[in-house]
Amino acid sequence: MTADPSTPSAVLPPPVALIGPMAAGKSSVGRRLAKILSRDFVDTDRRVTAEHGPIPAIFEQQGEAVFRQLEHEQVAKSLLPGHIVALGGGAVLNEATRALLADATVVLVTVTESAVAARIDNDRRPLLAEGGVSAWRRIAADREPIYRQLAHVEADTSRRPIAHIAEEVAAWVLEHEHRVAHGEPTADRSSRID
Ligand SMILES: Nc1ncnc2c1ncn2[C@@H]1O[C@H](COP(=O)(O)OP(=O)(O)OP(=O)(O)O)[C@@H](O)[C@H]1O
Ligand SMILES: O=C(O)C1=C[C@@H](O)[C@@H](O)[C@H](O)C1
Ligand SMILES: [Mg+2]
Repeated sequence: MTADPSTPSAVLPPPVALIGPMAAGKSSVGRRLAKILSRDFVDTDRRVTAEHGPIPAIFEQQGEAVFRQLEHEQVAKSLLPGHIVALGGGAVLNEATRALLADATVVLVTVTESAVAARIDNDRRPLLAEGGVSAWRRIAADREPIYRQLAHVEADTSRRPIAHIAEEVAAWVLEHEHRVAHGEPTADRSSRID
């Protein structure tokens, strides 16, 4: 039987989405993961910025709700079979975005509070502009149940270089896709890489 070239998505794996708190390493791990797996990479924060300008200006001039809608539009355009997509930290707050993630392999990228402190010094993220690490802690804790509900696996970036973490996530993704493709049971949602 020959493959039908008009339905390429039939042979491509589901999109891989990276979610998680601000500065956890979604973009860094995602970019590396895409290289390892030879897949296309999209960073939705970058797409929003490219189309609508800097994120702090969107928050300031139009408010968070408008940003969430613009972000959702970029997630919807990016979550395609065969793609690796790093979402913004708060993208999962949007119900329509959460619904899209039901068809993706979802990697929760995490970081400890002590490791994140150095990463959010002089931060450009509008939600951390005032409160620094304590704002990060509060926002991460508020969102944690949503992240956990959506994730198939968690990868923590606090202790090891991105390259190592991305290699392990890549191996996990290939194994997961193999199981799904063969109708085998997948690992439970508390799988962890760190
Ligand atoms: N394992 C790691 N070791 C050291 N630094 C790291 C590690 N992972 C990420 N970083 C650094 O942390 C910073 C934030 O990473 P990154 O931008 O990938 O996070 P993010 O989750 O995409 O954040 P955002 O909320 O902006 O989308 C970057 O400067 C990155 O180089
Ligand atoms: O966690 C958040 O709410 C955000 C995270 C960043 O990735 C950006 O999407 C923006 O700064 C908002
Ligand atoms: Mg990012």
